Amino acid sequence: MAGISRAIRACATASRRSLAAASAAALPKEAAAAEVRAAAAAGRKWREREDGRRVQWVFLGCPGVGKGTYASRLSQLLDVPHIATGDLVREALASPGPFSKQLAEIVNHGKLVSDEIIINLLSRRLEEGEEKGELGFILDGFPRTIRQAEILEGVTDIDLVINLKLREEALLAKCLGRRMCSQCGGNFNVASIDIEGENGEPRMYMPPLLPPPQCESKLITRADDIEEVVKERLRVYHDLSEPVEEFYKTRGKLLEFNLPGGIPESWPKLLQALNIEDPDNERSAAA
Ligand SMILES: Nc1ncnc2c1ncn2[C@@H]1O[C@H](COP(=O)(O)OP(=O)(O)O)[C@@H](O)[C@H]1O
Repeated sequence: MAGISRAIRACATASRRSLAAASAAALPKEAAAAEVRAAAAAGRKWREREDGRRVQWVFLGCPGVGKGTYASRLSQLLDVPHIATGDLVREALASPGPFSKQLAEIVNHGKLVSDEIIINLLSRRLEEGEEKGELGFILDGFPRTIRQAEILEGVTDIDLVINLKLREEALLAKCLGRRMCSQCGGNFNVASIDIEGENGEPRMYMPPLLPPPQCESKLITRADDIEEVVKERLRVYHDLSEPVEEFYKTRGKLLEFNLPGGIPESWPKLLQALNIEDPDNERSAAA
């Protein structure tokens, strides 16, 4: 993994030549999908690669779909860091100064920050990881534009891109129900989602993920999780980030996963789709 951070930075500032070269490596769509299926069917052991490097995965999906939750669980299981660019942005927002004011203006209106800013934040995070000896990663929230995807593709090998999908009706409620404990940093969700089955789709029930009593009085809501801003983020996702799904589909890296419900129902099915055995499946599904 050494050098990815520097390469990303260099690539972002350099001309777009290497980006075009990366796009030329696209596979035909059908071969691509078959390849992802074959990798999963072969029961590939994600933890063990001959070169010692660990997984380099990406999570895609609309705001509220649960990328953070599942990426974080998988990162623990696969022993790689979960790197969420949204968290990097929020850390930058929390530090005083004109830069954070400029960021807040963008983020709190549901817009994307510039590719340059996000690449700077991500390169810095990857550099720190390289110094600590990190051997892989699960990215969450990056890439979010075709340009970001081209830059990433030009500098390293992404093994797999998991595209989480959830019924549109549930997304807004999930974002509005999101809470974080200001003390321990735990993530919770107070929304109870119960969508009637219709048009051949089954009923969908997602129970709330409530905080333990010691966190109850310390819950905070993200400034960008208000209805107007969430709707704008969903719109921006459809416009700028959905094309990234297609980008990876044509390269044979996209695994689509429709979340069937809440964590207890979805987590074991996701592991199954990825051919990963959870040594402690029952306990972690209920947590
Ligand atoms: N890759 C990225 N490119 C541009 N902006 C980003 C990126 N990742 C995060 N951000 C900014 O941080 C905000 C929060 O990101 P995130 O926590 O991933 O939110 P979401 O719940 O919408 O997926 C985004 O709305 C955007 O302003």
